[in-house]
Amino acid sequence: MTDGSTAVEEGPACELVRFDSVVKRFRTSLGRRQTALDGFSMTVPRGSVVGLLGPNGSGKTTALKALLGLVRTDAGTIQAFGHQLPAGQKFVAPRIGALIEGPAFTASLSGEHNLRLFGELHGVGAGAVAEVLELVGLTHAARRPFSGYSLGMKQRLGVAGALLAAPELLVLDEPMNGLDPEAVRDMRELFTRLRDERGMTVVVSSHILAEVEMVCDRVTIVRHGKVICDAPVSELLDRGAVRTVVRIQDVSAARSVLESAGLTVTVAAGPHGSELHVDGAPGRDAGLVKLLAEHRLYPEELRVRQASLEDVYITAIRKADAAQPATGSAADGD
Ligand SMILES: Nc1ncnc2c1ncn2[C@@H]1O[C@H](COP(=O)(O)OP(=O)(O)OP(=O)(O)O)[C@@H](O)[C@H]1O
Repeated sequence: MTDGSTAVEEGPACELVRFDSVVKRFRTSLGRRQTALDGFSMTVPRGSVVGLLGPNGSGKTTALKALLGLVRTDAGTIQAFGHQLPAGQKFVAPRIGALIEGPAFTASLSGEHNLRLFGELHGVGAGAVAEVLELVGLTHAARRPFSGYSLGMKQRLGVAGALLAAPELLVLDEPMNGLDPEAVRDMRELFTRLRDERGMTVVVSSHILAEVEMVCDRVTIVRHGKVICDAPVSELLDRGAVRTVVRIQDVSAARSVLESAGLTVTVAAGPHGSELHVDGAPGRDAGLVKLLAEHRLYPEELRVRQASLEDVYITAIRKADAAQPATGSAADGD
């Protein structure tokens, strides 16, 4: 490649983005150092929808901003489209559409007018505006002022803005935040269409795990700036295998018995009140019953169900917490 950026060898054909051991430290207003990314490594395969998951403050937005050249990293490498960043940012930027921390539009102008202004910055005209409005399902509201849009419509207009320059990679920070279930479903269907009909790659940070499970091909789970899981969703769900659901009178006593035995237990609402979800493989059930019976606890029902992405996520976070207890949000002090 002769584009002038450094280290421009193409990565594997299927890999669009690679973060390798990236470190980012902020200095807070109180003068403390805050490690937002702490050896963050992640890959984004071309033509996939990738979910970036993690608790609040775990570093998701910082990672996305680093990819977009909005924050300067302290160590590690980021490659996108075969270019090393930040040197190759100018080659990469036109290929990425992004929506980070909400859309910035003028309230009094219509959705269409806002996009036209936005389009002028990117050198695209009315045709492209009409096309993206159609893509996000806002053609009917194109002439209405932005101030009258629902939250879902505002988010979709933001995504339309990110799509204006026909990017190959779409980067969205919590685009489903605050949306009602129908708007969330519309957003999910949009991602699927963009991937399937346009071959686009989408990276989306989200806390809505059920949606991520439905739409994402791959997830990266980050905790305290470190990636604790980076794998295809299908693999994670297979690996998560099954959970045993225990219905029992004394939920809290049963929970402490099972947790004392080293099992990962979650309390969840079931059709007959609270129940316990226990990580584990089938065949363990007899062991569970025996363990509980030793403490005079007798389940009313025991059933096995497939683990969800939420189960996998909670287990991964708990394992990471057990291995390395939280130290606040990786604040280093001085
Ligand atoms: N500009 C900044 N100055 C100081 N600290 C920052 C700055 N930006 C982020 N941080 C800190 O870095 C850590 C990671 O923040 P980040 O916004 O990347 O997390 P997140 O995973 O996106 O969180 P959320 O899910 O709440 O959006 C947090 O502790 C945050 O307070």
